[in-house]
Amino acid sequence: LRNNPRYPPGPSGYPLVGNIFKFSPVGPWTKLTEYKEKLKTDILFFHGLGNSILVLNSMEAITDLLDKEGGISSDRPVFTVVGELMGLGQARKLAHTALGPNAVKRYHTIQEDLAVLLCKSMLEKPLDFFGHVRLISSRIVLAITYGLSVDQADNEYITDAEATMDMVGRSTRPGAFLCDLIPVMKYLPSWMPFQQEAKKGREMIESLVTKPYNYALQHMASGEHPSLVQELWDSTSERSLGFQHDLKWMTGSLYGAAGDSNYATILTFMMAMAMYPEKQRLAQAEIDRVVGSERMPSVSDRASLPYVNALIKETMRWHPALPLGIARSTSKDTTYRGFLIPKGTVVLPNVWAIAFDPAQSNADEFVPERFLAEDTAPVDPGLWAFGFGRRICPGKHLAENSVFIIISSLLATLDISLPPNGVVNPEFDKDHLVSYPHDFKCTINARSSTTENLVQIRAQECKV
Ligand code: HEM
Repeated sequence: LRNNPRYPPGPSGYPLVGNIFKFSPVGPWTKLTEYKEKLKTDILFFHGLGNSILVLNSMEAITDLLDKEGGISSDRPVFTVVGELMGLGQARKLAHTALGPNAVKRYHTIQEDLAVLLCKSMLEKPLDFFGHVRLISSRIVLAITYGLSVDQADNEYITDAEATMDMVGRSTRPGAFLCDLIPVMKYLPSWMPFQQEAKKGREMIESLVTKPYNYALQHMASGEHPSLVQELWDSTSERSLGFQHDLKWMTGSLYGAAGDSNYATILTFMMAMAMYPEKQRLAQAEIDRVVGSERMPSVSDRASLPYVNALIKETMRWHPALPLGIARSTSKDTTYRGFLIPKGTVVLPNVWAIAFDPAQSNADEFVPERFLAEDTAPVDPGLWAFGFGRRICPGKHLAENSVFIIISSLLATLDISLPPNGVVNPEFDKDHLVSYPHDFKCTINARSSTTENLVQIRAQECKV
């Protein structure tokens, strides 16, 4: 097969350079979804100059290659800049155990407290809602991972992380790795700044993972700031340099990976609420019925709020935070449906194609009810938004609880509506790995004086 390869289908290319340049580096997910219809195939192959990319455009192809064939498709491409941050290395198992479905129960209170503080900030400074969402997304993971309590969006832990993750997001977006992949490009003069950026990027990442880790180590003795770092440190007496290195980078990866997708999901929810007030009212009515107005929602209400859950699924479907997941690469040659997939192929699960399956009517509209329809419900984003197989997101359970408690607390206490000019344009970033809403405005008010009082009183009880 190698001598006479039959590659999976893809757009037509040119002699020598193949079709790799047909892979658009900016916001490629919609184009890749169009190819699915145009070429009538759910697997697309791009190749040229010794490199190859395989795009998986259906749940079936994704499950076959990233789950069942996980033994050969669970590497990540080597990102020149990001290196170790995109993987958990030896410590992956540790991360999955530490953040498993039962283990995350002990974080409910932190998540509930931080959701209340978010509502309070929204009421006090509604115009700064982007900053508030940014702050809570970082706060949850900093508190849990490092026992670090920060209360300002301009705290250095948050601003450093933002600058670093902006760089990481650009360096790992689909297409950015073309310059990693096509070695000759690195020698072209236009790539020179990239080389300098790579060095600076590595320094930023080193500092991102080291600073909060050292904080956690320094505060362990006092016992006042329990953290994941401390728990894993205490779990063994064999603390070799290798163990310490893995622990530092594993927790750093959690810190790096956690904030952006949460940020994107909550902002997408707020945008949808401003645009679809009637859906907001239905979710609020359910919360009023089930939770009442005497208390804030808690994580344990999750199973009793079917409409709110459908609304969260629709948020994740309407605009997936990671439209192309996080790239994988194959560790050896393999065949799929009779086609050769060469070793080192970058594999991209295009979950956008699942979210926008043509079988769904009005896929551009925000309709939570589609997830309540028994026969025609789309595939649950819980099955595709967090990745697949052995590289599935270790933060999934924590993240699902965070997203639930933030969204239900906001719904319970605030009305989100259109800005004074009456317009929200649903526009999203296409230039990073995580795709979040572009700057937009909305109006935020307390639902009533009762909900306002509830937030103020409950905020005084917060221990974070
Ligand atoms: C709404 C929130 C989130 C979404 C949508 C999300 C989604 C994803 C996806 C799609 C992947 C790639 C999985 C694959 O290759 O199959 C991933 C990986 C990862 N996520 Fe998340 N994630 C979220 C929140 C979090 C949180 C809260 C944490 C940490 C506490 C986290 C930590 C990680 C790490 C460390 C990886 C890399 C795993 C590996 O390479 O083995 N994520 N996430």
